[in-house]
Amino acid sequence: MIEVRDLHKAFGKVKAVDGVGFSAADGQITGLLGPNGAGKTTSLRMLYTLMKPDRGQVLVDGIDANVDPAGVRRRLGVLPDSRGLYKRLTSRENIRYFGQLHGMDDALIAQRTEALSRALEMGDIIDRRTEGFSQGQRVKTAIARALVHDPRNVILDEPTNGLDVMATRAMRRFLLQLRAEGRCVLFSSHIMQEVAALCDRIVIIARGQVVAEGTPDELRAQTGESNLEDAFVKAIGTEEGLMA
Ligand SMILES: Nc1ncnc2c1ncn2[C@@H]1O[C@H](COP(=O)(O)OP(=O)(O)OP(=O)(O)O)[C@@H](O)[C@H]1O
Repeated sequence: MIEVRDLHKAFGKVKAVDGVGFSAADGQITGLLGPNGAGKTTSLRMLYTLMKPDRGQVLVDGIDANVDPAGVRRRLGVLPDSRGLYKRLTSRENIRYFGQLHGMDDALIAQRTEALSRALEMGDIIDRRTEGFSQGQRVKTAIARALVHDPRNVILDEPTNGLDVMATRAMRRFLLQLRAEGRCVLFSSHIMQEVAALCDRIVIIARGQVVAEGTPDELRAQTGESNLEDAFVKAIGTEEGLMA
């Protein structure tokens, strides 16, 4: 369970995040949808404790990120916007290294790696050095690495960025599996079809603020639009930056 209250972050004169608040429940996929520059990445960075908010509160499973950031990090698996891998290491070694950072023992790491490799269909890449990996192969490795410690809450920043249709479909299946396991899944996207296809709840963010929030049906009702795409455009006030 992730709760964000009244988050603020400015870079000089740019108010990147200007009072964002929302919650993401367990066993649901929550989508943070907004055009380029809306403040999605900045909100997520504060959420996973990479960046300190100017103001506001982040709670993960009731733990306050200001009070116990390490406790929050333990409960989160994060696919950040930059997927930097150690390119001299194989995929498996990248995953193992993260497991070791979390203090896991070798047997548990091996067991989790096996399960994630199967779920993400990584059999052909798991023992290859990541140098030269395709975008899809890099994302799979970065996700497996992020989930090695079996976190209840999973945050993914634009997880399908740069993926082809098949890889995108595989990613969707994987996110649905995380939901079926009862996890709290929160991801950001500027592609409304992506969010519409997957999310139980959608938080629409524009100019650093939440402009609408709810299930797809609630958003249609709030905006008076029967088509979800029109509802998004109406909530945001412009089509700019929202297309793939
Ligand atoms: N480190 C930074 N320094 C200065 N400005 C920043 C920084 N990070 C973000 N910004 C600015 O804050 C605003 C929000 O950016 P952010 O990356 O959070 O948007 P986003 O919704 O994730 O967009 P995108 O879909 O393009 O990734 C933008 O105007 C951006 O230029």
